[in-house]
Amino acid sequence: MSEALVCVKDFEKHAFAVLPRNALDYYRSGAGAEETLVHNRKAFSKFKIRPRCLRNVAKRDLSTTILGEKVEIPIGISPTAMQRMAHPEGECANARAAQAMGTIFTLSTIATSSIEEVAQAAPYGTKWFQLYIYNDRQAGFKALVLTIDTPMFGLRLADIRNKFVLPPHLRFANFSGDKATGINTTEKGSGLNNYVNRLFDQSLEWKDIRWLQSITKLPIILKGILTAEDALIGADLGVAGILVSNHGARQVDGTPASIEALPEIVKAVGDRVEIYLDGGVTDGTDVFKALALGAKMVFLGRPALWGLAHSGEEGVKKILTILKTELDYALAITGCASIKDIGSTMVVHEAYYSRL
Ligand SMILES: Cc1cc2nc3c(=O)[nH]c(=O)nc-3n(C[C@H](O)[C@H](O)[C@H](O)COP(=O)(O)O)c2cc1C
Ligand SMILES: CCCCCCC(=O)C(=O)O
Repeated sequence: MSEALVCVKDFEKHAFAVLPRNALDYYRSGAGAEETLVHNRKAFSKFKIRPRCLRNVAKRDLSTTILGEKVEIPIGISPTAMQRMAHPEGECANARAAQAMGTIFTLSTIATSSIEEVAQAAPYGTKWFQLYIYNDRQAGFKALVLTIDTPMFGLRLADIRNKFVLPPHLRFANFSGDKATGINTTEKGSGLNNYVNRLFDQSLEWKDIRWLQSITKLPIILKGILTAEDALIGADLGVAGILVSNHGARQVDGTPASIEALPEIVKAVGDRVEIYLDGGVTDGTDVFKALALGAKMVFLGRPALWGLAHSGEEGVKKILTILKTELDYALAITGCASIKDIGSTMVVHEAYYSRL
């Protein structure tokens, strides 16, 4: 592929052309018939931007504050498992890119690089650790992102067809024994479903958030909330943040797009906890819309993997730079000099215009 890659879609196309089938299908796919996967992206276009004019945008600032810490852009990296299938430096390259861009990197529990390797690769960047709780309850990052939408692994048909196994030179770097290599199963179907459904704790309940709070002083972010009801329970428990997410449409097909779920959650708890969003973000205008609807920051799953597959750290930096530039254009042209100028009336559902 020789022509210049200038948007996230270009990097996606490149990744589709170069990644081996087992890895590409794992990264790409959503649950079931993948209706929500398509919808996650399409739903952004149901929201329209109402630009304002003549508001002096000569100097612009894309930085914001997350959990009390400055980040240069409101676009971070969501946890995605097994990044060394995309590039030999996997999570380390991704974390270095986030550090270089002044933003947050979230390391998955199911990483193919260890916590120590990532800490060493990006010592100055803000790093969060995503937590899956195993059924035997095991565990220098700044926050814990507890994923609460995965009592079981979603039915991802391509992985089942492929009988997914982790390439034999890779392992889950934060584990030993069967938990590190138990994915290389010869059982029928997807090794992913077999692994998760055997080892993840399906008995987790809200009371377990109290348990987690009792064993860590780190702020806790709940990842995978799609309803006001769950957001309220989380806020009442005193969590620091809520990541509105349908897990990249990978858990159960038929959920709303993350951007559709965002407004009810902001309405329910927006002044009590920080709210973030991931799912389908591929353009700076998506970031703008999510921020106007009440998210403090957005996170990227697949787009960072497409960057990694292209050229490791450089590729992820390119992805983040593209989105940063697109957001900067959106800010300038809508009359916003900074993130806090993105007002809640600047984005409306398209129904607003059919009512006129
Ligand atoms: C390949 C892949 C692996 C993922 N692994 C994890 C994981 O280990 N932990 C987790 O909480 N979420 C995981 N997710 C979900 C992402 O954190 C995120 O919610 C989702 O990818 C956002 O959607 P996007 O890919 O459209 O940006 C994964 C997603 C993908 C695509
Ligand atoms: C073999 C373990 C897979 C863990 C789950 C990773 C994940 O969340 C995903 O969406 O895939």
